[in-house]
Amino acid sequence: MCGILGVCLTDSAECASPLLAEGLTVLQHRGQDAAGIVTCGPHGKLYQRKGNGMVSDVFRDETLLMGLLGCMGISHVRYPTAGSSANAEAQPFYVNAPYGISLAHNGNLVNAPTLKRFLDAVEHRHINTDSDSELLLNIFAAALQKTGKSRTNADDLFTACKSIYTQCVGAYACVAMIAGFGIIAFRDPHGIRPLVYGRKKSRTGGYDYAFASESVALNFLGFDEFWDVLPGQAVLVQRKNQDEQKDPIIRQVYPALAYAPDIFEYVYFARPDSVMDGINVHHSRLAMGVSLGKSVVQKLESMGLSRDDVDVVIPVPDTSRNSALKLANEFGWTYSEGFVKNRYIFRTFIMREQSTRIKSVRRKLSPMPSEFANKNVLIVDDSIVRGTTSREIVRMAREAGAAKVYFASAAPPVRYRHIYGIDLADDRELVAFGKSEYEVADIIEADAVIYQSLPNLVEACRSINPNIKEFEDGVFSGKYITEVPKGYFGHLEEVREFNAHQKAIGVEFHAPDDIALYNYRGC
Ligand SMILES: O=P(O)(O)OC[C@H]1O[C@H](OP(=O)(O)OP(=O)(O)O)[C@H](O)[C@@H]1O
Ligand SMILES: NC(=O)CC[C@H](N)C(=O)O
Ligand SMILES: [Mg+2]
Repeated sequence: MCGILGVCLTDSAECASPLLAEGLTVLQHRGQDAAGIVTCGPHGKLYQRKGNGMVSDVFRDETLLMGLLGCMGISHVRYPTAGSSANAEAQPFYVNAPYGISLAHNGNLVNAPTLKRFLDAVEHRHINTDSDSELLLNIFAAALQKTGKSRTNADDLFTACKSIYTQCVGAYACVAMIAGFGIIAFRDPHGIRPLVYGRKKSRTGGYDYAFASESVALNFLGFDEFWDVLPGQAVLVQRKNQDEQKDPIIRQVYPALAYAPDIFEYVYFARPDSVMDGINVHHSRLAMGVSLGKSVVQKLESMGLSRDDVDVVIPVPDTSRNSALKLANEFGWTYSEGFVKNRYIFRTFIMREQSTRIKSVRRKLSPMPSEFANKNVLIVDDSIVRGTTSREIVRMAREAGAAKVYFASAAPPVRYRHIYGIDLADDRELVAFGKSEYEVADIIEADAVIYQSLPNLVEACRSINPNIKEFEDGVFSGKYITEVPKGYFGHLEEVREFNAHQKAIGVEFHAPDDIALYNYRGC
């Protein structure tokens, strides 16, 4: 899951890069592999810096931002889905023709092989990486190129945008910057991936605009009014002349299909202080805690036990905290932050290597024996995916002296691949793949596992905004909201094997640490 941002300031004397970098740090939880910023300065000149690493690695000091000139720009944090994690796939991507376009994408296209063939055979476009985002950008650029005009305009941009909707299948929330002209942001026809835009009064009058994957980034940057970009909608913010900005143009470029945001955003990905599609993420997690609590009580009863057989509820920090606290309060259980989190270890689920993930769980979380010794503990996590965290957690709880360890998940069993932006390409990696809850309990060595049901999860989110009738929930149901071309899963496997081979022979990750247009490396 990546994070994207776009900023267009009215005052051409102002610099967008500090906002783009600050905003990325707020979206860091969405991608820890790569970060990048492209800005547009005087005379439409672009400045770029991107590469593998956290935001604080790629933009180590302020001097690296000072070279990114201009009052307009876009930025990205990457959690790779397609392709590899090579530096060359760090975003934003850039094409010089037509008009100089940079693009940042959150999501994943499931018809990437078809698009690649089309761009090669029909449009004669050179694709330099295995990234689906580069394909999406080139589909847009090829459509714009067809206008044959030396300068673009709003209508042409919306028309070119439509060709993305007609050709690309999958999930996409994007910001694209056209040098010297403006930023266009758009979201796939189901609204699978999130995207908001906001405005704030500029110092010189008029409004500054920004786009972001999550509202928390806009709040942080002072963009206090914000709206969702709706499914199939594109929003264009144009710079006209210096110090003059037009109102944004909002256009339904493609008919909205079933509005179905990815439910995994509410379960795990998004920050709790974000609001997505009218759903306050924190509130949705509280509601998940209440319904999970009911399932726990039922499970205890089915085991011939009662509520009193649980001594303490312990969350797995960070994401499950909101649900766990609510669950404990609602059902009268003692709540304890029995695991202390090392704040210098980042999200483990989105790390690339399984061996790193396992090591990181132990480094990240340490149990306080006083909270576990001789107690029956109910550990609450937001989800059990590969089981990496849960198995280690259960072992740590027992090492700390727990008598019984029950494990509750605020999400249903993850049994299917995630194909819209989360790196879950192989269902054999999923601990619940083809397994019952009893088998999962055995594998993670818990005395019992209690899952949230899918209807209850959906209801928890809908209780916050009933207008969202459907969610993309393929990881739980195996039913995906878009068509999935035949052979796509085979393609994913080939890409994975190829990347593993490249890595084994030491080809991957050896690109220089920076691949800038102007090769800006700071001092
Ligand atoms: O079953 P697994 O494959 O281990 O994946 C599930 C775990 O991974 C995530 O935690 P993560 O450490 O990534 O992030 P968090 O600190 O936001 O909870 C998630 O919150 C679960 O704890
Ligand atoms: N997680 C994402 O949104 C990734 C975007 C894009 N598919 C990439 O691999 O870079
Ligand atoms: Mg976690």
